[in-house]
Amino acid sequence: MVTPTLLSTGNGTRVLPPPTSLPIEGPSAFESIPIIDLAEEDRTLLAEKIRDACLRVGFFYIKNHGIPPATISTTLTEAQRFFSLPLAQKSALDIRLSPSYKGYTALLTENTDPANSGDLHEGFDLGSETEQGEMRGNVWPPADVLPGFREHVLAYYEAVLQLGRRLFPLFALSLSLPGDWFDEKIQHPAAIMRLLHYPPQPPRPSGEGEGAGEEKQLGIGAHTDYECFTLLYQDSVPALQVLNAAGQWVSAPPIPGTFVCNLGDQFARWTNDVYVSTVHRAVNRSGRERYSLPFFFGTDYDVKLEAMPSCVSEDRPPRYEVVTAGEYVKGRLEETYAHSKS
Ligand SMILES: O=C(O)CCC(=O)C(=O)O
Ligand SMILES: [Fe+2]
Repeated sequence: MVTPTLLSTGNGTRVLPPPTSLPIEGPSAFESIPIIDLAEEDRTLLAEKIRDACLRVGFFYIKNHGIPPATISTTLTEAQRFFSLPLAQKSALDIRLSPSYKGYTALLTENTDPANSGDLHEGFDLGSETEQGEMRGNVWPPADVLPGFREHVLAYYEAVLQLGRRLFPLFALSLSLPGDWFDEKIQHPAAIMRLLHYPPQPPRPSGEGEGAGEEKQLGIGAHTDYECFTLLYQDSVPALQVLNAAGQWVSAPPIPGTFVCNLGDQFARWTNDVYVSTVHRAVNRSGRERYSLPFFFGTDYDVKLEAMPSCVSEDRPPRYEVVTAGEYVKGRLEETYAHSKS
């Protein structure tokens, strides 16, 4: 656990010392995922806890996030309704028909880990109705087929977008930057959300416990996320696993009322690898259908991914070539869908 000494600015505000002034040990052999309580009133303490989670784990649960339970449960119900539609109706919205990567992904179409043969989940992707420039272009099932779907899903999208906007200042403070450091970079945030459905996978053959050998079939293959951070809501079915530095898969089971927040590769770039974008996967061996709602929050697409000043030092020169957020995300999306387009 990193416990930096707080610096005083003289006017009563406390700021954290820059991360580069601390020994940066990188990802750790964590055995559980920390919980961050957004009701914590001391913002410096909150930022310090977030910093610790981001340095060691790259994942944390968020409680007291303020999103009404009904907004979440309605969206999970809409996900169930959508995925219960006949395949032909879902396929009419096939993501491969969309230049902006919006719409339906059938089972085994996506391949998150190139070492795999396809993921055992189906998904529905959407973005903002008003932002995102060239990546705009949602597709929807006809309103008479799923009345209320679009409205409910967009209400959830807006609620999680607001939560993401609340987190950026905390991330900035956790990196010894002014709380408004990201403000100009998230004017038109290119946030993408997904509805995901993981059918139950067959149980392991008897004699093979969890952790025995490698999983052959995955709900979603081992990967890191592309954006700054992901806010994931999972229903009550466990499946998410996070890879620690010792090479062990640590489970991140659902904790009622919480979101899981994990850092993506854009954040690793912003922070010059000071914060970790941790590999994770999902394996649904519960015997039940699982639904989850990941929301990927990035900066505006025209923003350059440049290492933050507090994360660069003589000993830690910039590690990445500078690209824009849009170039980066589009490159990663193309890779993910390449196998099913050929
Ligand atoms: O469904 C989950 O638990 C994880 C989803 C995920 O990792 C993703 O969509 O990037
Ligand atoms: Fe992910």
